[in-house]
Amino acid sequence: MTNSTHDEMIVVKNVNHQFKKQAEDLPVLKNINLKIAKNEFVCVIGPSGSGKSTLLKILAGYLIPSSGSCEMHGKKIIAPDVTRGVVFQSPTLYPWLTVRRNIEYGPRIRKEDATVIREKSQAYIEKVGLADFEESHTYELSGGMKQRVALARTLINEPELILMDEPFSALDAITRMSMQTLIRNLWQDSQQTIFLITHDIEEALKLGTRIIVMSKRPGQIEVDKKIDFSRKILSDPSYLLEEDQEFHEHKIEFSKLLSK
Ligand SMILES: Nc1ncnc2c1ncn2[C@@H]1O[C@H](COP(=O)(O)OP(=O)(O)OP(=O)(O)O)[C@@H](O)[C@H]1O
Repeated sequence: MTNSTHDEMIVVKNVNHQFKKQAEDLPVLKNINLKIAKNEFVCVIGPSGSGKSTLLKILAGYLIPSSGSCEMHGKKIIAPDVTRGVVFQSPTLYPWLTVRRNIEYGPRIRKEDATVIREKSQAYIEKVGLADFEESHTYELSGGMKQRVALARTLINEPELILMDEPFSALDAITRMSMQTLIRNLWQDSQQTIFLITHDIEEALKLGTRIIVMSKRPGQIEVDKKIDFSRKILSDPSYLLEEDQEFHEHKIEFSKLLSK
């Protein structure tokens, strides 16, 4: 039986999670209830140790919650699969493979048609701005370019949900801004659904259609708010968020919550 409707891609119900720590239970997530619809861009912020990555790993299928359930299109998530792509802070690329081969890795493993793989990899290489670097090895690339490869490697699998764990936090400010623009455009162009963890309130405000704030461990959902600054930026690339009163009010509100 399924309780989810067509627009509820993800349904997390009464999820609790604890890890074992020296024979004791360490409660990490408490009573998480969450629904994510197609094309939402959910940004998650919260104190360190509030269980954000644990929640992402449960959504990815890397971890099974201690209690409660997590479903995608009404089907329990019990293992990772290609419908959910994960991008981590430090991309784990294969240094012995070229950019193109790194990106083609998933479809090649699945033995998809070679011509289709080549067409898709070329399209994603261009989308993430890596044209002319496809035959480079990943050790020759900057941090931002490596993260572009990681993103293309995820996108080529055409996941329905992209899970990103602080994907830009190791990048310098300028590279980070260009990666934010890239992900915002990809989200809009491909009607993607994204769940992104960040420590940066501004990043969450600039990208998300919704912000979730986790409380201190054991993490609970403290605030779940819809926002729309990303759409404002998309409809007017010269839009200056810094001059938007509402943006500042949200920034203060979330800063206060995180410094509690
Ligand atoms: N595999 C594990 N075994 C034991 N404890 C773990 C494990 N993974 C995470 N923890 C603990 O669970 C808590 C939550 O970790 P998690 O990484 O989910 O938090 P987070 O909110 O993502 O933190 P940060 O913002 O610092 O990345 C932390 O106290 C962490 O030490």
